[in-house]
Amino acid sequence: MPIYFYDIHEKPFGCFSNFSPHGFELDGEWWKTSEHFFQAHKFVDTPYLEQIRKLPSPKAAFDFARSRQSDVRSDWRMVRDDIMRKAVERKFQFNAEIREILLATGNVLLVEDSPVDFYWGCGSDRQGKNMLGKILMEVRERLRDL
Ligand SMILES: Nc1c(N[C@@H]2O[C@H](COP(=O)(O)O)[C@@H](O)[C@H]2O)[nH]c(=O)[nH]c1=O
Repeated sequence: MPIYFYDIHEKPFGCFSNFSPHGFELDGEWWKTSEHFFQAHKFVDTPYLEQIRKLPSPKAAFDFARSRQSDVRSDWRMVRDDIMRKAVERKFQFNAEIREILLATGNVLLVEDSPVDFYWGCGSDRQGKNMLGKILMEVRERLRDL
């Protein structure tokens, strides 16, 4: 049975969402959530990166980036998976309690059950790409081998 996650309040797997409140240090800065890191890195050579880093919530980071769509770096589609990988891996390296939750899922399929996102999640028909689930499974593999 796959594990479907999305809502951060749903235990125990809500912590797999990028909106979960598990911060980490990365590139010499503190990031409140992996969503902050991901959304901030849509921008280069603008103050937006730092502005997003300081926003109080992942939803605020998401909304800020959405509202500046025309300033998103032109190579975003080429780099977004690597940026997501970097944020998610660090989040689970840094937070031992959720690392244990991830490792305890063994080899079970992880799926971001977003009703609207067919790239990071599975979308409303559950046929989407599920890139976030795939990245979590990759990270799980790497952390297991440490
Ligand atoms: N929108 C959303 C989540 N989806 C997250 O939104 C991000 C996709 O952003 P973008 O590439 O800009 O469309 C990505 O991190 C995905 O996991 N998750 C949640 O818990 N709650 C939300 O409300």
